[in-house]
Amino acid sequence: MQQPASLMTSSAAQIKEDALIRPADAQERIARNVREILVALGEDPEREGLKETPQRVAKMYLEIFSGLYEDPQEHLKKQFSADQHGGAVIVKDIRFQSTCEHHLLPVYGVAHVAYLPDGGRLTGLSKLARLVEGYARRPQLQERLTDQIAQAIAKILSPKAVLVVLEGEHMCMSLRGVRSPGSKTVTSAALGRWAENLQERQEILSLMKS
Ligand SMILES: Nc1nc2c(ncn2[C@@H]2O[C@H](COP(=O)(O)OP(=O)(O)OP(=O)(O)O)[C@@H](O)[C@H]2O)c(=O)[nH]1
Ligand SMILES: [Zn+2]
Repeated sequence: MQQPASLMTSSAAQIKEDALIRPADAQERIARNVREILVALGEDPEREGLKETPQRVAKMYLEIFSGLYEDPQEHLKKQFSADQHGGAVIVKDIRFQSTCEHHLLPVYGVAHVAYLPDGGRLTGLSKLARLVEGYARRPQLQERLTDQIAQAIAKILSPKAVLVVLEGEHMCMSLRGVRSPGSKTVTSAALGRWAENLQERQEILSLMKS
């Protein structure tokens, strides 16, 4: 495949893929600081309802940010060939939950992921959903999440083309700030042939919407 070109960012920087090593005391440090937030709010962190909250929140953060400690590309490395299948593979409506890195509030949405295999090299369909999840479970920007998914497929499967479309609802726009519930943010990244060939890209987009 030729040098990929992104729809969204023509100079998409190489995204760092290394998984972090989780600090051994991560849960304790988070819990300590959540307790401090409760105190700063004027709450009594010792009252019954709040007593276990710092530990609960710490465990929750480690769960929703578990993608920081894995390399999601690994999922795509399990591959097989498929008797000369020459058409596109599209997995649409992959539900994802992420966290906006500006406010640490949830982002809910769906991802539509498509690629055009080269020489029949395929990965399992569930691996595409695992890829989305691995990158979603981090403090994220929707644009970065979109690019990371597309670039991982391009790098590991070497397909002829990739198209990723994400639709997300950001709680930081619904619950606070501008308070615009229901608004959706749509981002896309097209690589390889679908970055150049608008007609083919349009066909894949309509299959994603069908
Ligand atoms: N481009 C982009 N922006 C995001 C994403 N998630 C949250 N934001 C935006 O990040 C921006 C942060 O803006 P700031 O002005 O620094 O923060 P703020 O005062 O809390 O902004 P408001 O949300 O407008 O109240 C907001 O406009 C959010 O809507 C994302 O995934 N991509
Ligand atoms: Zn936000």
